[in-house]
Amino acid sequence: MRKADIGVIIVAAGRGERAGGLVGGPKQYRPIGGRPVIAHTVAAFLPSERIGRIVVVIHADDGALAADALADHLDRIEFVVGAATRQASVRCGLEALASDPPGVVLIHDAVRPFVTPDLIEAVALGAETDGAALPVLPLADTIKRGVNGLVEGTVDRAGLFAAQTPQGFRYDLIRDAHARASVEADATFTDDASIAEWIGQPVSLIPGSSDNVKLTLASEIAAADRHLKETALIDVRTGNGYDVHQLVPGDHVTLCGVRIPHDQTLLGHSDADVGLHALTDALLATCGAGDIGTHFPPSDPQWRGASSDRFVRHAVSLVTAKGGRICNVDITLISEAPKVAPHREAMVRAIGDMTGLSPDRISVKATTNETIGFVGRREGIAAIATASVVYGD
Ligand SMILES: Nc1ccn([C@@H]2O[C@H](COP(=O)(O)OP(=O)(O)OP(=O)(O)O)[C@@H](O)[C@H]2O)c(=O)n1
Ligand SMILES: C[C@](O)(CO)[C@H](O)COP(=O)(O)O
Repeated sequence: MRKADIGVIIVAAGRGERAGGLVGGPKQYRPIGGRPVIAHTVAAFLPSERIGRIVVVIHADDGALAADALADHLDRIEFVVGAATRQASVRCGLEALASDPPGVVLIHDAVRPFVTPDLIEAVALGAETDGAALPVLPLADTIKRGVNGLVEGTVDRAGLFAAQTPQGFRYDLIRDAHARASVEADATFTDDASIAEWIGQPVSLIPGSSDNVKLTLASEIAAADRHLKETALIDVRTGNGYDVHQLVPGDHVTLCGVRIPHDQTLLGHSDADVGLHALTDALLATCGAGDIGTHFPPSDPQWRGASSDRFVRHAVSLVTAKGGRICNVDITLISEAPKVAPHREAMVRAIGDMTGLSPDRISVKATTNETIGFVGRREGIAAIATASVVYGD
């Protein structure tokens, strides 16, 4: 099979009547573990290099919801409007792929967010080899047939399986089967393997996964949300920053928010506080918010002589707005003179004021450069900073 010769159709045009319909929004867009159901589903298909086009079939009313839920992946997916039944929605997806047909197509429910790359790979391989492949789980419960609230009989469960998605097919085969079924079949099919069976195509059974549940009821969506929250990794992020400024003759330097009398001064557009500049970059780095120059361009006259605590306060507000809680910050000043130790406590207090952190979460350290290099020659002062931030609820 050619690279990227697998197409994917994710059907998401249903109204989720059994999950309470549109109250709370269509179920495929409701959040589980902080992200819409469909965002989890689509993400599972992205890592495979063999997957080319991904068509997401949506309801005509859901354009804005879908674009918002999948905003991070708009360059990888195509939206197509679906139809009144799952079968008809799948057909819309199949027709969308016809302009550049893949060798194999995987058809998946948007509301099966726990599908794994391994299962996707196994189904693709099965479809490639056998023409049609279906992931299944053997039934574990005793199966009863019932009528009017009474058991009518017990069904022998040997050889019975529950069908999952993704279901994989050679593209031409399933496109033709769907086209025929749409005009010739009396019944509506609830999955695509049934349509392949209907045209007489053998469908091979692939071991499914008990995690790959379909979120049908509101209680199942709530359980999925609880499961993801219970098993979520803590989202701890680390950022680092580095800055250096030149020393010229003068009467003070400002380091970590503290003015220190000295026979030199740091040259810069703002107050040239290398410690706070490095700290600003470290904080911004924890949420991919660029660097200090992105927010306070040196070309902008309004920052001339600015007190650098403004930069730190701005970075703190961006981190907080993105749901971040700063755990600790650590700054190392690399300076031959002035000595930092006598001012360390004042620096910690100043940074505590800017960040809201208690002193035990703020570290300010200093080292000389052993008289070598530009720091050792007292031509400049450098600073390195690290920040740790926890993101999430
Ligand atoms: N006309 C339809 C109906 C269903 N689907 C999709 O097919 C999958 C099948 O799951 P199901 O639980 O049956 O979804 P709904 O049809 O939305 O649910 P319900 O039957 O409870 O209304 C879902 O991703 C659903 O969005 C679709 O694309 N188009
Ligand atoms: C396609 C499917 O998910 C396989 O189990 C299932 O058939 C869809 O079921 P529904 O009848 O649309 O709920």
